[in-house]
Amino acid sequence: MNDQDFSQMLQDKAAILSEALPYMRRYAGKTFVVKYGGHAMGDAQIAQSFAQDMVLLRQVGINIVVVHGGGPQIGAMLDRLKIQSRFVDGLRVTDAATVEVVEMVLSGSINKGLVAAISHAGGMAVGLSGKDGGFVRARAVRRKTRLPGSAIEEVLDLGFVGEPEQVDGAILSRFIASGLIPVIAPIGLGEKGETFNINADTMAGAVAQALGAERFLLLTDVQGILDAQQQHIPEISHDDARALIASGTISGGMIPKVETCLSAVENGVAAAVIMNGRVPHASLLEIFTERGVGTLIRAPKTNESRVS
Ligand SMILES: Nc1ncnc2c1ncn2[C@@H]1O[C@H](COP(=O)(O)OP(=O)(O)O)[C@@H](O)[C@H]1O
Ligand SMILES: CC(=O)N[C@@H](CCC(=O)OP(=O)(O)O)C(=O)O
Repeated sequence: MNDQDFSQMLQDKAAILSEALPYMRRYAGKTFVVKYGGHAMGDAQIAQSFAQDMVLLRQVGINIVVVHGGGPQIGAMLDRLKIQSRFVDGLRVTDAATVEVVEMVLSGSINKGLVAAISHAGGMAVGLSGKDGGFVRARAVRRKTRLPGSAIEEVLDLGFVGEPEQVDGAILSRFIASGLIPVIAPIGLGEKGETFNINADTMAGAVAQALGAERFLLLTDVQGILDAQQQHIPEISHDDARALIASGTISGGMIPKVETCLSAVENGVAAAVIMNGRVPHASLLEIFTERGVGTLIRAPKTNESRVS
């Protein structure tokens, strides 16, 4: 590198630093829960940029907790093993054979892969599922459905699909205090020692609530919430989000995501952001720039904005 290139590089770095510095100061010591969805994982380069972002955020003093998904990866493994699976309301109906595969993929390959990526990027991560230290106690999800043309309600058996009943944030706080980044697989422990498969958005929302997180970031494969004209919405009110669900503009997997965000910000989380995790360094762009990149959902009655 010649002197001119070196000087340009220093100027570029100084410019980035001066833009990011107010946010670093603002968020130092605060807790961010980052949900890393299976669709956001993309290729090895994106996974590496995600890990680098988590390490950098930790290094500037932000407490990072990662909760990952892995829906597409579970689907691929079930296909290889010729086990059929289906979804009800975005939840994978999970029998005994399926829950074995779910745990293997989530707690085994994805969890350890992320821990290794963070370690490779220079950070220290510890991989956990809700079973470790029994920190996520779960119960079976019950869903009711009305038979067509009838008033009779039927309870659907989703098998080992769980929802968090109790999350012990103190265990996570101990890891955070030791400088570690907890990386959590969405598996819960039942009362009788059963393994429960928990939707990763739901798990991440429960963890964000238990920690009273400053930010809850949900990394997926779209820019954020899109309106009826497929335009990106930078920030949305609770009423508008509910109206878009009612009108069907928000559909499929985006419904539980938005509902999880609304519930999190109504229960102690300062703000949630749905964003595209496939953009390199998406988390840094969201946190350290004035515009941000995703769709922001704030807690009711706060004046907080992305701008410090
Ligand atoms: N209004 C909307 N805005 C953005 N995405 C939407 C909307 N409605 C439905 N979606 C769908 O939701 C998907 C994200 O949910 P999902 O596939 O469950 O994500 P993940 O696997 O990351 O949890 C998007 O890829 C998109 O197809
Ligand atoms: C009950 C249920 O549906 N669990 C999910 C858990 C993984 C997940 O939620 O992963 P994403 O965030 O990548 O979608 C599943 O089995 O696919």
